[in-house]
Amino acid sequence: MIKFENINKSFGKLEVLQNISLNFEMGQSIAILGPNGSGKTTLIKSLLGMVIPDSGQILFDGKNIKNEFAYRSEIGYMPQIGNYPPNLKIAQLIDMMKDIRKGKKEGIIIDEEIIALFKLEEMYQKPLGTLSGGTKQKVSAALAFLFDPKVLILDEPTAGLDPLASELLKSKILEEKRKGKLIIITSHIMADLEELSTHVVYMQDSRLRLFKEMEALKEEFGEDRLSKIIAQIMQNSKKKTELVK
Ligand SMILES: Nc1ncnc2c1ncn2[C@@H]1O[C@H](COP(=O)(O)OP(=O)(O)OP(=O)(O)O)[C@@H](O)[C@H]1O
Repeated sequence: MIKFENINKSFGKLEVLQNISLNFEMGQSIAILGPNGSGKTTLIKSLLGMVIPDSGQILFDGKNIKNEFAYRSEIGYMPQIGNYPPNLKIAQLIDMMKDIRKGKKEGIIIDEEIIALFKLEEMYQKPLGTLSGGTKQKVSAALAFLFDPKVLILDEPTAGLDPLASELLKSKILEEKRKGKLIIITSHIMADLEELSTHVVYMQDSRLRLFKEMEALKEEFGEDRLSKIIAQIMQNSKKKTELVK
């Protein structure tokens, strides 16, 4: 469904993605993890066309995404930090998104479950610039799920949410997973990833270090907790790097 083929990306002299190849299928729920600055967000942004790789290609449903836009309507994206026009009210933003979509396609499905779960209607008349970080996250989540996309890309979805909101969002993600959607999540909260994911991608120093099914990973390490497995992988990579030095 989504294929990264030998993706390379540098910002100036900094190599952020080095020869990344990955293949994701519908029904999978992919946890992308790795230390700060390892290239996770850049990988996601390259899939969304927000970052253009220097070389390699990305296929969505078998089609190269280069210079393509239509595929993006199949993706719901929740960014790490939502940047919205500060004077726009929540209601106006949501109506605007609906209007843009309606103009493009007949019979689209609108999923407002998140809006209801987070009781966003009560805050509909608040300008986006005045919202707390967590409420902005809730708006971002509402937009990501709004058009019932078949692929969901969630960049640190629960960061900044209170425990109740975090649980509500996770149950929604699990509901979408059960429908057979492809879900891609980055997070530093291992317990969340363990709960939500079927596969693990581990990146370090701009490279893909591991792509494995969660269960296979647990079996290989003889360990049930993802946090312990990742700590071991990080330690091993560090030792290897020190040996090279
Ligand atoms: N537009 C840009 N211009 C220059 N450097 C960038 C740009 N975007 C990202 N970088 C750099 O690329 C590296 C990878 O960043 P990225 O945001 O992909 O990491 P990440 O794995 O998502 O990190 P985190 O866990 O902190 O969110 C970082 O060193 C970052 O400073």
